[in-house]
Amino acid sequence: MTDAAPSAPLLTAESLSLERGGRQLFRDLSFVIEAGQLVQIEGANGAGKTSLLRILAGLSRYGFEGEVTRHAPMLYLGHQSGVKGMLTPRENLAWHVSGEGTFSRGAIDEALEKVGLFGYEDVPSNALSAGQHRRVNLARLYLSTSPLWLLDEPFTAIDVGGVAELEALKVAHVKSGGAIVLTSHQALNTDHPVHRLSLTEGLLV
Ligand SMILES: Nc1ncnc2c1ncn2[C@@H]1O[C@H](COP(=O)(O)OP(=O)(O)OP(=O)(O)O)[C@@H](O)[C@H]1O
Repeated sequence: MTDAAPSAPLLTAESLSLERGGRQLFRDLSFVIEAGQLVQIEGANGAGKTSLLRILAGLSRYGFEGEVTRHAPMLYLGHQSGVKGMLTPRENLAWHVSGEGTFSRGAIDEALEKVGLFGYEDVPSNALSAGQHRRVNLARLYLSTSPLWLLDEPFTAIDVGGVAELEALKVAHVKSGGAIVLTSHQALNTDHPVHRLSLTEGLLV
């Protein structure tokens, strides 16, 4: 997937500050995300986790102070679905991963199967449940060639079996030289060390 050596920096954040609606969400936040790290942004509802993740992904270009440098290709999955209802899961997935490379129909179907969508490949996505929409999005992770994953609440609407698979996939990704920064209100169920990213204290190792 990636040749990044453990401890190679994949993202550098320098002096990030953000104010929203007259409230300072974070101030002067600096950290480096390295290959091999699994990082969970922590904070209560409305604390600014999604806002920070979008800044790290380069999706918020204005309105904040500081600088983000990504040293490697990135995959960002927001918590809003992004799945087009008129397209089938196969079509949605093919469209979403087209920026990462050329994937055969077999590879697309295998990824859909891995997220439990076998038999749903050709169903219009507007006939799928919220959790199945989420799974179409998560199938992108199985095809990703990007070392840096930024995931906003990846477990939302996913059942217990799906969460366990996703945990295993994430650990495999970081062990093979990737890095993940995610938001989640759940504690991660993994033996792999999880670094906490506090909006007030920065990266806690
Ligand atoms: N586009 C926007 N314009 C103004 N304020 C916003 C905007 N987006 C978010 N906010 C505010 O910024 C604050 C942080 O929102 P954010 O979504 O980053 O929080 P969060 O920590 O991810 O919350 P949650 O855990 O509930 O998802 C909230 O108070 C929210 O109301």
